[in-house]
Amino acid sequence: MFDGLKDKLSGFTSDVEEDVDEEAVEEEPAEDDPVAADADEHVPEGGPGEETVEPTAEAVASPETTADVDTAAEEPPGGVEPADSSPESDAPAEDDEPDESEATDDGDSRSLTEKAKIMATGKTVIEEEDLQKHLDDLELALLSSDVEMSVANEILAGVEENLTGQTRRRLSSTGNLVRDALREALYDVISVGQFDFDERVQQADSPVVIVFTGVNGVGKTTTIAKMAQYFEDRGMSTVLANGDTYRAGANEQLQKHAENLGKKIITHEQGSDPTAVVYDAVEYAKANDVDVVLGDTAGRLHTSDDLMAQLEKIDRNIDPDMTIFVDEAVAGQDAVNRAREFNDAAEIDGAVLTKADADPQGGAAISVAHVTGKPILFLGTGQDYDDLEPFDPERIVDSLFDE
Ligand SMILES: Nc1nc2c(ncn2[C@@H]2O[C@H](COP(=O)(O)OP(=O)(O)OP(=O)(O)O)[C@@H](O)[C@H]2O)c(=O)[nH]1
Repeated sequence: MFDGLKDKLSGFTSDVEEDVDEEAVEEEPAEDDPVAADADEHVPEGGPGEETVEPTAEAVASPETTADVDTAAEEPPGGVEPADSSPESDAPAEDDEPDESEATDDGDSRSLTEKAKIMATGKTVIEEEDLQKHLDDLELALLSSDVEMSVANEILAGVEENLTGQTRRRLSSTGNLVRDALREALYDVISVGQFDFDERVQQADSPVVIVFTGVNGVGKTTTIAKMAQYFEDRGMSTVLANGDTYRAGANEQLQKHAENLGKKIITHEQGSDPTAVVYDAVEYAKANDVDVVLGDTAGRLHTSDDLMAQLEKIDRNIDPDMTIFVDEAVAGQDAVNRAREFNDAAEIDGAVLTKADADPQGGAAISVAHVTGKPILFLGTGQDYDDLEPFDPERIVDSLFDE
């Protein structure tokens, strides 16, 4: 999932790392610099340990922890001045001595002396001009992965803000610094509007009514069936309602899933009022103690006015607890545009992206929340009923940086 994007992000971090580290080597101190000499002496056989400052889940999730990490970057422990403000302070403190047990395994081919000098000088600062060409490459990479333009710009601004003028943390590799900055920028755009779906369902009065909207052909019907399975797994009963009375064959399609799952389905004949179908399903749920009503609606109608009229009527008469937009991750930019259109026409509460398992790009997964202001709640990850994963921004960002 999203392997193409993952490769591009990894290309960005290694390109920046390579450039900045090269500069650090070029800026190495003069031969007789006592600091560098000192650093050379401290290099053990196993190489300098690079204490990586991998962001924990909390660090990515929480601005406070992130701030701590940044502060740590500027004020090394022990009250030592920032690395570039005083040459003396660059010398590794006694307890900063590289430790063989922490030997890096980053596959870096530079000599140990070079690495030590980079660490000892602590000079490397990622300046805006150094970054710019890499940011241009990153922008291209994001756009070619179908990340929406405004979202790509937001990510670039985040990375730039997080990196520009950063002093190299003496014991952290540039790669980690860049990865952290990118992770944080990505997390910020994809976590927009997140709420706890299960909690919202628990807090709603029974029966909980969830209406699904989105164009035909994207896996909306399958997603409704997967949601029935999701609730079943959590001990909650469901009734399905086919409010897509517009499309021939829609009843049969949902009926088949209902049979497979042993669920009750409410249908009316083609052309009838979708609100009436969902209303009947709610009545059925009340009479039979069913926990959740899952209502399909017609996909794209003739105009967005029709769409809005349909959903407004359901809203007025039934007041669903959630309206969820469904589209396919593989549609990339088209899915992002449709999410925006549907949200403009009739406000959604969140989105499900299907076929994420078949999407190497990840552009829709990264863009939809930021563009609509509503969270992605689930990803469809296959054709089986249990191929539905709650969307966890932290996990998604982590997976984009898995080695
Ligand atoms: N690989 C994969 N296939 C999926 C996923 N979700 C749905 N599909 C497949 O996509 C095809 C279309 O799904 P349906 O739910 O029938 O979609 P549809 O007929 O377009 O239905 P509507 O969207 O309701 O109009 C089916 O073969 C599904 O099995 C998913 O998350 N991953």
